[in-house]
This record gives sequence, structure tokens and C-alpha cells, in this order.
Amino acid sequence: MGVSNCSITLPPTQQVPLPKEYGVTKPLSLAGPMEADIQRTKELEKFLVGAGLYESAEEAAKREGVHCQLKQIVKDWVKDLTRLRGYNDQMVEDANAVILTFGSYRLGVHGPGADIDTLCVGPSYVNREDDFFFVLQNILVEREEVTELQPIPDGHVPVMKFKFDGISIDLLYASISLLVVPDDLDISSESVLCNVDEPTVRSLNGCRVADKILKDVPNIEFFRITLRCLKFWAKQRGVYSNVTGFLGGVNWALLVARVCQLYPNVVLSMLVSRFFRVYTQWRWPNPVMLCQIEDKEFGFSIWDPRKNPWDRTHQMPIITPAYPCMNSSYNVSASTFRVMTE
Ligand SMILES: Nc1ncnc2c1ncn2[C@@H]1O[C@H](COP(=O)(O)OP(=O)(O)OP(=O)(O)O)[C@@H](O)[C@H]1O
Ligand SMILES: [Mg+2]
Repeated sequence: MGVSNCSITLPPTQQVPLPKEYGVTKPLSLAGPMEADIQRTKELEKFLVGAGLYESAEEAAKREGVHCQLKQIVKDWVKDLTRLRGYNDQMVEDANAVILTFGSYRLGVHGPGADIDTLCVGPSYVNREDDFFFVLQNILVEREEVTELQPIPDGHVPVMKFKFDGISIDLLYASISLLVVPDDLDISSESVLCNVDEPTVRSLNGCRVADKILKDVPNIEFFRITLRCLKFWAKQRGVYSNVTGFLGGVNWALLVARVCQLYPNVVLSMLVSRFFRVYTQWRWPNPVMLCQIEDKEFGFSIWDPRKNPWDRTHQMPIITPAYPCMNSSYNVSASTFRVMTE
């Protein structure tokens, strides 16, 4: 046989992509579930449905409708103000505001009757003091769907609370340094923090944190259902509440997200048991964080116990993952901490 002159083509070097890593350390285990874990997960899922943790399709559609109506109201509000301020026709045409959600609704873990935490982002020339807390407030008061409107302009995070068609809304406002707010505004980009004051940063932070949590977990669906389960447990045990010094929605979300990072391949029943294992062994006040705390040039203060004596007093630091990173559980006291660890 003659020597064939065809050359052998070697397959290109196979570059197997490494699985994405989540969190500030390597996972504690990459193991997946056994058959029994899958079975237990199914039972637990059934239990959660039976416990009434999910809203009906009807309520979900109603929320969606309310969200759309709010969107239209704020767009009209900004357009009218733009016209009143004497901007040219093009500016009036382009004038815009966007509505973004955060909190449990954005994370996809809200139960029946939960509030919708909503942020309105408007252009630089529409301010919070007069335009939001006066003009928009009056527009809302006039709407027949709006009841129980309660403005809190001087809060740590200024907010307008009301019910729209019976659904509780917490509406925040952030004016950013843009003349025209695009519909596809990227709230995760740090450029939204240019030239804004502290209340605005705090208002933007809820959305930035929710988006970052969803990016920082290996499996969003597993995260969601585990968080639903832990929130239910915490409510049953009377340790679900931010204002009384226990943990609220965002704190539980961050704790669960960290466990999801540590065990990226396990299912609900295992995540729940790992949750308790991880946090009974946690050496508080070591912080729970989803990513490294980075300082940026915007000058907002971040959680840093080396620099800030006040941060050293925190019992149970659970750090938010978007710049400027803060401790979300600063109001946990020695006594609520003891109750929770017990
Ligand atoms: N202590 C806090 N630190 C940082 N952000 C907070 C804090 N409290 C509330 N927030 C922000 O406001 C959002 C809404 O708070 P809320 O108390 O409604 O919690 P939630 O996650 O929506 O849970 P729930 O289902 O109880 O409404 C949080 O998800 C978080 O983004
Ligand atoms: Mg909420």
C-alpha cells in the first residue's frame, strides 16, 4: 500500500470552559443530589405550595397591570413637566422616566399580598422635593385607584407609600444626571451614581442589590425556592423583621445566596439543611458577603470596620453586593442576635 498523502487533521485544542465560580471563596462542595434528596425536595416543594406561599395567576396578572399603569403615570408626569419647563419639542418628545422593581417582587419570591417595591428613575431636571413629593403625589392622590397615600420625604430612604387598586406600593425616586432616561437604562452600571446625593444612592441601591444577587447565584430557581422556604421558616419563628432588629427580606436573601454559592450543585432540601449547618458554625461577626467589597472613586462610604468604628460594633454583618456595599443588618442587637442563634 502506498503512503497516503492525506494529512491527519488534529482536533483543535479542546478548551473546556471552567464552570463560573461564584463568591469570595471556592465552593465547599461540588457534589450533586442523591435520589433521596430529590424526593425530599419534591415533598418540600409540595409543602410550600400548600402553605400558601405563592400568589394566584389572577393576582400576578393584577400586579402586572398595576406596574404598567404606574409606568404610564410617571412617563406622563415627566413629559408634562418637561413641557412646563419650556424645553423644546424634541426634548418633550424624548422626555422619559422608567419604573424598576426591587425587593421580593424583583427577586421573584413574593407571596400573596406582598408589597411591590418600586423605583422611578427620572431625568436630572425632575427633582424629588417638589416634583416627586408634590406634583406626582398630587397626580396620584387624584387617581381613584390610589388609597392610603403616605409620603415619607425625610426618611433614610425617602418613599411614597400607597395602595394602587389594593396592592401596596413603596415608590422611591432617583433623579440621575441624564437629560433623557433611556427605557433600557442599565441600573447596574456605576455611571448612574455620577453626581447624585446620598438619598438617591440609597434609592438606587435596592435595585442594584437585587440585580447583583440574581447575578451572583449559580442557579436562580434553586435560590428562589430556598429563599421562600427560609422566609417562611423565619416568619413562623418570629425572627422575620428588619425594624425589630431581626432579619428582613434582603438579609435572608443574602444569607441564602451565600449558601447557594457554597453548594452550587445541590437542590432545595439540601440547601435548607446546609443553610442551618453553615450559619450555626459561622464565626460572627465575620461578614457574609457575595463578592469582594470594592471602593470606587465616587466617594460614598462603604462598610469597612478597619476605618469606621461604628462598623466594628455590628453583631451580624450581612453585606450588600453592589457598590457602595453596606451592612444590611446594622440594626441586629446583642439580644436579637442571641435569639436568632438560639
Ligand atoms: N437594611 C437594609 N439594607 C439594605 N437594603 C434594604 C434594607 N431594608 C430594605 N432594603 C431594601 O429594600 C427592599 C425592600 O424591603 P422589604 O422590607 O420590602 O423586603 P423584601 O425583600 O421586599 O421582602 P418582603 O417580602 O418582606 O416585602 C429590600 O429588598 C432591599 O433592597
Ligand atoms: Mg417588599
